Order: sequence, then structure tokens, then C-alpha cells
Amino acid sequence: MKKSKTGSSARFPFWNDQIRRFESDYAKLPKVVRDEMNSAMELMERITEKSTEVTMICRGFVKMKNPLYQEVVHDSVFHGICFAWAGRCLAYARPSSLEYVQGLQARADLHYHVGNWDECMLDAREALDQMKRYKLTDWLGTAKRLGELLAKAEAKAIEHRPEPHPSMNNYEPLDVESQKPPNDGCLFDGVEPAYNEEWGRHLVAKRDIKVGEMIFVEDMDCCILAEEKIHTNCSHCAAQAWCGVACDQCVYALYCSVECKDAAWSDYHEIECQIFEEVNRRKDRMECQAALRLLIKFIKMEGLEKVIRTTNNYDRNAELHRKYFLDKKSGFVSTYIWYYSLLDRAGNDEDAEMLREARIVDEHADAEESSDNYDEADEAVLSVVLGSLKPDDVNEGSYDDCMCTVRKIFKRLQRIFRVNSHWFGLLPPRNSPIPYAAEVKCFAFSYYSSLINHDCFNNSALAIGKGGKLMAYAVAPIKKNEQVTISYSHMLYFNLDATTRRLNLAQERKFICYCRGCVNEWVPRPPWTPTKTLKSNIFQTALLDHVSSNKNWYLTKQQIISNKIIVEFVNKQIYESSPASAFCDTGYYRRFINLAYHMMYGVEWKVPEQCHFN
Ligand SMILES: C[S@@+](CC[C@H](N)C(=O)[O-])C[C@H]1O[C@@H](n2cnc3c(N)ncnc32)[C@H](O)[C@@H]1O
Repeated sequence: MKKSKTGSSARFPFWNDQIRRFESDYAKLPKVVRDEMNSAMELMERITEKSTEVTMICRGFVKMKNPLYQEVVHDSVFHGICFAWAGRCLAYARPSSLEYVQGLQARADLHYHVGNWDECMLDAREALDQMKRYKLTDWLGTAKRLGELLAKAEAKAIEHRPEPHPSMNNYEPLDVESQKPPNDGCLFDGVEPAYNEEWGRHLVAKRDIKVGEMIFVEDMDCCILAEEKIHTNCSHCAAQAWCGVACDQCVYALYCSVECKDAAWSDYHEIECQIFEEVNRRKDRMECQAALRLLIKFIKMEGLEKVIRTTNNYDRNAELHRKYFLDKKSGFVSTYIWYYSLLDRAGNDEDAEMLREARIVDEHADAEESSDNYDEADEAVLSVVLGSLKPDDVNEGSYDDCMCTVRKIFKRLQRIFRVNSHWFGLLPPRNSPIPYAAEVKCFAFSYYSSLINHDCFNNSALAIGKGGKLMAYAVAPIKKNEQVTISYSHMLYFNLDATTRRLNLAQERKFICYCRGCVNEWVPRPPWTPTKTLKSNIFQTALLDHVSSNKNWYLTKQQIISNKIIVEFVNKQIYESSPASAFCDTGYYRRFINLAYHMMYGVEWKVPEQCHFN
């Protein structure tokens, strides 16, 4: 291992140990990977007093012993850990400190190393701004290095700006800075909500939609951060909040800007604030926090009494309210009923029975919503809400009745969040040759996204952009009148058979999947007509041997990733032409396999009956 210029071995003795243990592994790595690792190590050394984190990085590094990982995944994992570490450093350092600037610089450098030019420029610019703003003494020559890095990244960004794929003739790339929905509305003219007995509520394409085309962009109604993002991202819009502002009262909720802080305060945080920390400690934090925020918003809209009256009214005449099923927009009653009725979709009782028999759903799941189902933790939280929002005319006598209904609504909103919200990942670097797995950033809930059904070979994917906008974009061509679908699970990578996929969905999302892939093992056709099979290269020969040895018929992730031709091809087909990354999407991977098979053997990939998950 290259010796550090700054003498880090003395500062981080554990590193010597790692060097001894992994020198031989290291020697086997390709030079390019070694160089990258060395430069990343140097970057880490620049930031002092973070030895615990650096130790963790090295431990993570060490875990990657599997030789299969070395060439492709090793360095990406390593970089991933470094990113996380630089991020953490930023989160804990004071924005006015040089350490913070160095964190930004390290991250900018890492972005540069993995070819993430735009992000590199953003970090470098922010670091320079911070130095200027806080008049920091530049005793390390940081400003000069940042200036050079910025210039290098700008040059690279121009050189590497991807050409839109020819299939994207009419595609206008998304303006990531503003991400404003066109025509002042949420929905592009391509899709509309629909309802039928078979699929319940769903979205349907009104015209042919091309790969990469934006389907809708909308504001989210509620977003709850994943555990590991609580200290780094905005609690209101999920954006990164490195220089964020915390709530003045609880000092716990973090926001990316004063605008988000004010919006959260007036929508729900004014009340949530009193119990924020407590709710954050709960095992069911996500659904509890979401239900609480929605409940507070509703009560603030028209008052507690109206909420209770509308709920009771709906419960008595659920069928009559079907007219609101697709219409959320006109007034409190329809908005509220639209939310509240989300669970009442066309359901299959036999499925529910099967899930109960398999102990996938709790036998007492229905009792969950019963107003008698008394939970002390809920009670404490709800009494704070009622105490703050109770109108004067709710006297002591009717308080218990109120509490009963509020308890029921709270439980139901929790279930709605579990069923109708979706996870949103971080967008991986655009030009990265390595398909990063998506990192879950938040679970969010919005009108159109809550109507999208699942398909194992989904034709669209969701992403979250700056300003907390939720967007859906096509990852496969969508025909007029076809249902627009996403994939609900990031566990469905690759070649799982229908039974395994269904089990996974049943466990994660509590329903039995009836998508075309699960019902009759449908697989998508490639979007082009193959002219010839590629000449076999070393990789393909090895792969054929591997496949025909019959032990492992399937392709391993590493094998597919290693094939640069395919990576390049798929990049062109899907990734570069998409406004957001298709890598965070699971249907993408299955399509990837299909394309890979097509390119290598000129045949369509069929899912075998017996299959393993690698
Ligand atoms: C986010 S909601 C989608 C909207 C829903 N169809 C409705 O009417 O409200 C998710 C629920 O829709 C149903 N669903 C979605 N995709 C499905 C599929 N492929 N097969 C069966 N049910 C599905 C499941 O009941 C699931 O819990």
C-alpha cells in the first residue's frame, strides 16, 4: 500500500494492521482500482480527528473478502463508504469550521474520482462559498486546490455530457434545478387515474410514452426519512440538510431551509414538536409520524369536530363515497375521504385468508383499527394532539368519544401509509459505470404515486428531486391505455421466480401479486430487433461454460456488471436517457438480464421454474 504523504500510519495505527492483513489481496487488484483506493485514502487522511469513522471505513473495506467483489464492486463499496463518511463529517462539523469545508472538499474529490462531475462542482463551489462567508484562514491552501478541482470538473463535465439516445428524439431533459411541473399542474398530459374491480385505483397511459419521459411531478403530502437520514436530511422535504436549520423548540427536527422549517411548523410541527423525540424512538416511527402529521393537518384544516363527523359519516356509507375515490381536489370533505378511503380497494378475500394462514398478516390485523384497541404509547401521543387542537366546545364528557374516533383514524392512517406510500432512493451518479444499489432516503406519500400499482416488470420508476418534488418517469415504453406501474420492492433484483417474488411482496407489502409476470411468467420483449448475436469474447465464453455446467444456470451480478459492452448498451438504452436514474429501480435489473441474454445468445430470457437468488 502506498505510504501516506501525511504520515497517517502514525495517526491511525489500525491502518498498519489492515495493510499487513490485506496486502496480498490489495496486490491482486487492478492498478486502476489501487490508484483510486490510494487517492481516497489520502483524502481521508486530510481530515483529522475522525479516527473512529476511518476505522469503520477500513472495517467495511475488510469485509469485502469475496474475490468476486474485488474488481467491480470493491472500489464502489469503498467509495460508497467514503461518501458516507465524508457526509457524516459534514453533518457533525459546524458549517463555519474548516473541518466542514474539508468534508466538502473530500466529498468533491470523491465525486471527481467516480466521475460525478456535477456533484463535484456543487461541493467545491459550496466549500469555496463557506470559506468566504466565514472568512476562514486558508492555512492548508484549500482554496487553491478547490479552484483547481472546480476547473477540472467543469472541463470533464463538458467533455462527458451524454448525448441523448436516438430513441429520445422528443425528450426534453429535466431541469434538475427547478423541477417545476409544466402547465402549473401535477400531471403531465400522459396519464390519468382510473378505477376498476380488478386493479382498484390505478394510473393509465393516455398516449404512448417513451422511455425516460416524465410521467408526473408533484408535491408530496407527507415524507418520512429513513432512519439513517434523520441527522442529515430535511425532515419536511427530504433534501440534504448539511447547512440545515434545526427547530428552535425541540432542537431535534432538522430542516434544509427556513422555508421548510416554517412550512412544517404551520402544517404540523407546532404540535408534533412536543412529542417529536418520543415518536422518533418508537419502533413504528415511520407510520406513526406520518399518521400524526396527516391527522394534525386535517384537524388544522377544518377542526376536530368536522374530522370526526366526516369519518363517522364515511364509515356508515362507504359505498356511497366511491365517487370520491379518484377525486381528491375539491374541498376538505373530498380530500379527507379520498385519504381515508384509500384502504377500501377491490380486494380478494381469499388472498387475505391465504396471507393470514401463512401468518404473513396478523390474524388480528382488522382489530388494529378498532377504537377499542388501546395502546398506551398512542394514547400519550394523541392526548397531546387533542390537548393542543381540541376546540372549546368539546367538553369533558365528549372527550372520550373524540379520543375513540381519533384513535381509530390514527390507526387507519398508519395502515394507509404502510400500503400507499413508496420508498424513494438517492439518485446514483449519472455517469458511473457501476450500478449502485439505491439507498432509501425516505418513504413518501402523494396523490398520484399512491395510486400506482406494482408490476414485477414495471414500466415506470419513482424518484425524488430537489425541492422535495416526487416524479415518475418511464423506464420502458408504455402504450396508450396500458397501466403505469412501478416495482414496490428493491428486493426483487434479477432472476427471482414468481413464487419467490410473490412471497417477498407478501411479506414486505402484505398482498399477493397478480402482475403479468407473476401470473404467467411473462417477460418483456426487448425494445429493438436484434440483428446478430455478438461475437463471443472471453467473458462470454467463461459465462457459457458457467451456464452450461448446469450447476449455476444464472448470471451472477458481477458477471453481468463485468461485461462492459452490455453495461454501455444498457446505459444508452435506459440510464442516460432517463431524467433520473433507472438504477434504483428493480424492473430495470430484470430488463437488464433480458437484454444481456439477448445480446449474448440472441434468445429471449425465460425464467426457469427452479431458480436461486444469488
Ligand atoms: C399503493 S396501492 C395502489 C393503489 C390501489 N390499487 C388502490 O386501489 O388504492 C397498493 C395496493 O394495491 C394493490 N396492488 C398493487 N399492485 C398489485 C398487484 N400487482 N397485484 C395485486 N394487487 C396489487 C395491493 O393491494 C397493494 O397493497
